[in-house]
Amino acid sequence: MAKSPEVKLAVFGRAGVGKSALVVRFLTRRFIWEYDPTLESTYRHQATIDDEVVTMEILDTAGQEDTQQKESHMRWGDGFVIVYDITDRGSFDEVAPLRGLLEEVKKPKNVPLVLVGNKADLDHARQVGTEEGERLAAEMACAFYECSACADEGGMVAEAFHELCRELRRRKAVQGKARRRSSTTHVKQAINKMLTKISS
Ligand SMILES: Nc1nc2c(ncn2[C@@H]2O[C@H](COP(=O)(O)OP(=O)(O)OP(=O)(O)O)[C@@H](O)[C@H]2O)c(=O)[nH]1
Repeated sequence: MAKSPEVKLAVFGRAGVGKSALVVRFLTRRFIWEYDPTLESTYRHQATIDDEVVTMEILDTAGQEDTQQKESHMRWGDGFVIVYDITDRGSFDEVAPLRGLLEEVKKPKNVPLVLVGNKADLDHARQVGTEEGERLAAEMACAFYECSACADEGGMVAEAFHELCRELRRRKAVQGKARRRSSTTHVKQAINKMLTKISS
């Protein structure tokens, strides 16, 4: 049986936006109220996404980590979830700098990314409009999900992680095609060189 693709996903965002709660909701479909804010944790998880089994390693970073730790976690990851809290404009303002750091650390540009606006259950305390999240996601050319780790009726949390895995799969397919195209070109060039030698 073909080995399932393995992807490393890292979750970033300001302290308190709900990174741990989102990861636990995705892994266990449960919501747990309190976590150790200084704790970074890595989890392994398998999911079937569009009939393909995908093995994920998910890194739930601690919001308080310094830039050096962020950079090392960014080097580790293949795909990224950036989370903000819809009731905390400061956490939304931190998304663009986080993405900028990602682009600096991971060359080439346009890193596989999903933007999540969490705590949608707290609409009465909302500070960031849905359309602002949609606009920022369009600027970053990534998928956008407003959800709630606390009340995840529609399974949007899982959908956000699955869509990131789909994006990684799409990138891999494009890279594979490019590699095949370039190796075919090299073979053609070698054959032409050989035929030129024989005919001369
Ligand atoms: N109402 C509501 N509260 C949430 C939601 N997600 C997380 N919380 C609460 O927000 C607080 C922070 O959640 P965490 O998951 O610890 O946030 P974090 O981003 O991991 O925080 P750090 O570990 O400090 O980076 C906790 O009190 C959670 O119970 C949500 O969707 N709705």
